[in-house]
Order: sequence, then C-alpha cells, then structure tokens
Amino acid sequence: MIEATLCFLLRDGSSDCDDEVLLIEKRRGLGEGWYNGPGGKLEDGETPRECAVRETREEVGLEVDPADLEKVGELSFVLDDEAHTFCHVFRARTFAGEPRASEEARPEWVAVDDVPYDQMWEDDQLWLPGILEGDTVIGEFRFVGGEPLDEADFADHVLEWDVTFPSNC
Ligand SMILES: Nc1nc2c([nH]c(=O)n2[C@H]2C[C@H](O)[C@@H](COP(=O)(O)OP(=O)(O)OP(=O)(O)O)O2)c(=O)[nH]1
Repeated sequence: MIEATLCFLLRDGSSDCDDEVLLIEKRRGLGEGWYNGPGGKLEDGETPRECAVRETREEVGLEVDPADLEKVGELSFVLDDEAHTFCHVFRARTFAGEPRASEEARPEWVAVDDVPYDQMWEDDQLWLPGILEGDTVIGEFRFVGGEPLDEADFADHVLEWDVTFPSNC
C-alpha cells in the first residue's frame, strides 16, 4: 500500500471575508491535470510530517516548519477491495517564501469558496470543504475498475468528522 501526504496552506484572503488555499495544478503523475494540495508519496525512512514539508518545498518552493503543520485528516483509498493509498492530510497557516511553479506543479491561491471541485478528485468535495473550514476527518473512499486509481470509478465512502489526532503524528 502507498503511504502519501497532502498539505493545505491557508492565508487571509485579499478581501476581508474568505481565506485562500494554495492549490496546485498537477503537471504529472497520479491526478495529472487536476487541482490538489501539494503532497506525494513518503520516501524511505520519512515520517508523514517530513514528507509533507519536503513535497511542499519541492512542488511549490515554500518552507513549512514541521511543528506548524496540523494533522487534520487520514484518508484511505481502496481500489477493487484492496487498500491502495493511505494519505495523511495536514493544514498550516504559517510558512515562508512565495509559491513558484515546478515541473510537478503550478501553484495558485484560490478563495476557499471557489475551490474548483469539478477539476479535482471526485471524493474531494466530500472532505476538503470541512478541512478548509477547520474540521478534522477520517475517511474511506472505495473505487472500482482497476489501475490507475485516477481512472477508476468512485463507488462509495464513509466519513468520521471531528477526530483528534496525536500532536506528534
Ligand atoms: N485530493 C486527493 N488526493 C489524492 C487522492 N488520491 C490520491 O492518491 N491522492 C494524492 C495522494 C498523493 O499526494 C498524490 C499522489 O502521489 P504522487 O503520485 O503525486 O506522488 P509523488 O509526488 O511522490 O510522485 P512522484 O514524484 O513519484 O511522481 O495524490 C484523492 O482522492 N484526492
């Protein structure tokens, strides 16, 4: 099973209402062409938190202190009844630098009310709004139809909200 991360960075919006979230348009790999948060697969010996910091640096050039990442979600993606990917989701409001594009990603600040869910993984509309509003979640999402995961059909899901994660995970 693949272990992966997602990292959603938030900032105050330019008007006085909405927060903005940093999304990437993914330029290669799983979910290519769709919007997502920075993130990717864990490397050997890496903790999820370290992975989220590294992927955010590599994909959009921003520095995040691991201690500023709040663990806010655990998502299990199941493909044809087999565990496919376990994804740790983090959120942060503190980071350094200006986002820049990379070979993997084109970054874009988006108002949280304007997140383009029609250009994202189909399951995201079920859990990402809650994450962007400050909630926490454990979710399981079942896909059918074979590899790759991003071409399989989304079948069903289970969500549990307001979960407490240990601060060191
Ligand atoms: N938002 C969202 N993200 C998902 C879903 N399923 C899924 O695997 N992801 C994420 C987890 C990972 O962050 C990412 C897939 O990892 P990746 O293939 O981009 O990993 P990577 O950047 O290490 O890849 P690479 O450098 O080896 O090409 O997609 C989903 O349903 N929704």
